[in-house]
Amino acid sequence: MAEGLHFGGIKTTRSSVIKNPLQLHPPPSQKLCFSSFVALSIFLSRKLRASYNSRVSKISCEAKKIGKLERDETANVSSSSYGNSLSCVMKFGGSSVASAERMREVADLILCFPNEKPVIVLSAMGKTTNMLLLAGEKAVSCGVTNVLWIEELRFIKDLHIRTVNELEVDQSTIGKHLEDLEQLLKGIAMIKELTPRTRDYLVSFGECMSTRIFAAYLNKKGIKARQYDAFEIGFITTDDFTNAEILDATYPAVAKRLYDDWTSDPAIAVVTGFLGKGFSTCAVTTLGRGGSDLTATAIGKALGLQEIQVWKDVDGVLTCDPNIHSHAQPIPYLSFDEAAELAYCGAQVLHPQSMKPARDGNIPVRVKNSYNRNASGTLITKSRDISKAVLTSIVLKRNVTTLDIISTRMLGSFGFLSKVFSIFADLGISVDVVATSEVSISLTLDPSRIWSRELIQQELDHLVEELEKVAVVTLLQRRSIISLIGNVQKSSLILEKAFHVFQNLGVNVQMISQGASKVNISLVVDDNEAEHCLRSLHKAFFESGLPELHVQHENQNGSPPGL
Ligand SMILES: Nc1ncnc2c1ncn2[C@@H]1O[C@H](COP(=O)(O)OP(=O)(O)O)[C@@H](O)[C@H]1O
Ligand SMILES: N[C@@H](CC(=O)OP(=O)(O)O)C(=O)O
Repeated sequence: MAEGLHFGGIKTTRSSVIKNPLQLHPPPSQKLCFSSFVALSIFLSRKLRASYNSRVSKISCEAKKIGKLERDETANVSSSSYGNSLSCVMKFGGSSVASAERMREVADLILCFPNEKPVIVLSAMGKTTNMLLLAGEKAVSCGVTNVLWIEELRFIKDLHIRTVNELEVDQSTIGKHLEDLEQLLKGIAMIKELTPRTRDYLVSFGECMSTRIFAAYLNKKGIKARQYDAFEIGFITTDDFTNAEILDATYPAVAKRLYDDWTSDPAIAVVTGFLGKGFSTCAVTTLGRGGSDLTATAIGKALGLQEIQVWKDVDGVLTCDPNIHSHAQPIPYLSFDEAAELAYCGAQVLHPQSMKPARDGNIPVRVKNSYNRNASGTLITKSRDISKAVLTSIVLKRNVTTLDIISTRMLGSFGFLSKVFSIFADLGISVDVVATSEVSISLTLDPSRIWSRELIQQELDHLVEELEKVAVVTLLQRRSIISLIGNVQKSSLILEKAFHVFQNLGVNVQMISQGASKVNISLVVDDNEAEHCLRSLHKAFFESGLPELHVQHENQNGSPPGL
């Protein structure tokens, strides 16, 4: 069974649960609205304590009303003074701001657009987030007295102090943060524990420092800039530490704060990417690895800006991961659906949820290379003409676990499927690719909603134990999902070509699934064959002179957009 070929649809479980809607902590700029909201909520909770569900629906209704009022206000805002001058958001990832030299170049790049006053979103410098996580893990077991010797802490301090010195900005810009970081690591060493909540607070130092340094540098150059911590300006999220979701109240709050500040004292906003504030805990949360892309699109939507620019270290979204195959080529145009699918399938280049605000606000996203400004990049819009396109991109997700679950026929087919998925829901485990028949299911487990957390063995054992109550279960590890993103209307052509490649390589495809999104076909192969497969597939689809990638995107007037 495990080696068989399964056909099916893709199912993903990505949901957020609002745990305590009565404890919404307002951003400062919304005190009036939210205090009435909270008062109303408390009143409701007393009156309706017996009925939790009805309480939740009334509160969300009230929140929508508040949101609407604020939205109307911001609608005027973005079409008037604010919108005229602030037309885009520019996000620079860690690779773009990895050093003082890079920060100088980014500042110059911003100055290349003298008519724009962009909102800037920054990630932490270079690999700072990874370093902070490693430092935290080491602190758990190294003992308080050894914290100062943690290599990663020393690296982070050196990098930031060197950057401040080279840019000739005041050391006090980040002095307090470096002290607090040291104290935090000592605290972790003392309690010998690193909870997800502390982890989020720990990594927040990266973005808090990069934005402070950059804003100080812009000011030093005579460009008036103002630094913002996203968690202080209304980025309200669920309390799912390490992978929080942005709540709707964020959009009016952020728009109001940035707008109010801009009108009273215009300055370029430099906002921390990746961070938010949990709505019931009020603690710092993070949006999942790579979450600064999402911060940027959320700001774009909040302010109704004309364009969202995401500046990376590659010439746009590419036909495959350039680290696996050096012949990866930039994709000139993508739809939001294609880009979202690509990200969900594991392409590191974009945060999986970052397309949603852009799609909701219908704001084009441009992916550009801060190391090669003249490259056209990738323009992501609502729709593009894919009638002549076949394949857009190939994405690889490694180290995946697959499960074959065959009913013991204790339950009918309907009962079987619902029982299996309720087990996953109860254990909070996300499912990625699914192929089903009446009495069997093959699926891959998404090892993480965030990319860093592996499903630990204990969790897997427990899952299998529960499933074995209704089924025979075979667990297979070290598998890879190869996702073919493209025009699924041409699935026969894609599959014919792909299977020709697999046959030539002598590779056995273990599962195949076509997503409901109509832009993705996923194939499961052994981990150790996956990279070779990807390279061969890329050669077959993209390196044999096929013209499909260069199909022009058409805007609503039918004319291609200017780049
Ligand atoms: N399909 C792809 N297209 C472009 N880049 C990709 C793709 N798949 C993986 N990558 C990797 O993603 C990196 C860019 O994403 P990321 O590291 O998040 O950038 P940044 O930190 O600048 O925001 C590239 O350097 C590249 O190695
Ligand atoms: N610094 C965070 C957030 C982020 O978006 O980073 P980057 O833009 O460098 O991928 C991370 O490393 O996950």
